[in-house]
Amino acid sequence: MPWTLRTEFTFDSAHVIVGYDGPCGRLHGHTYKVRMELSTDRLRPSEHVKRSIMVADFKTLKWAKKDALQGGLDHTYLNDLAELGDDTTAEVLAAYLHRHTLQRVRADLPPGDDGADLKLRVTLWETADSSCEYWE
Ligand SMILES: Nc1nc2c(c(=O)[nH]1)N=C([C@H](O)[C@H](O)COP(=O)(O)OP(=O)(O)OP(=O)(O)O)CN2
Ligand SMILES: [Zn+2]
Repeated sequence: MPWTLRTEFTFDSAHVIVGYDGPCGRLHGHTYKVRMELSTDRLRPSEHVKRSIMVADFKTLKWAKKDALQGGLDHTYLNDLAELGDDTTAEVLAAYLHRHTLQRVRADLPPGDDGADLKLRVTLWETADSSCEYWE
């Protein structure tokens, strides 16, 4: 794939891994760091520019850093997210970020473009030395 768009951001959230027999089974928080890498073999228009000059808008890839009241994950309690429930591991959250980011990228595509060539890789750091990657 000739282009890979890459962006990184952080968000702060609290969580509990329910049933975890240790400190992570108690309420605590992380400054999560996320790296989004979106690859494609052709450029496209976006919501803000109608010429085919982008893989996707960086803003679209960074939706999760927004405040919870604006649809993001910043200052949320992750266990409140119905799709995660009590399974708020880095693995489950990375897959959630992948699914929701691709949905947003696809929502920006022009009519008739199924985005089949778009490949997304999400890397999520829970702490400085512990991370999880998710891609399909
Ligand atoms: N496979 C996973 N293991 C653990 C996860 C996870 O999401 N997936 N999460 C946790 C806890 O949420 C914990 O907050 C983070 O774990 P850890 O990297 O162990 O964090 P610490 O900095 O507290 O680790 P040290 O022991 O101080 O190095 C646990 N496991
Ligand atoms: Zn944790």
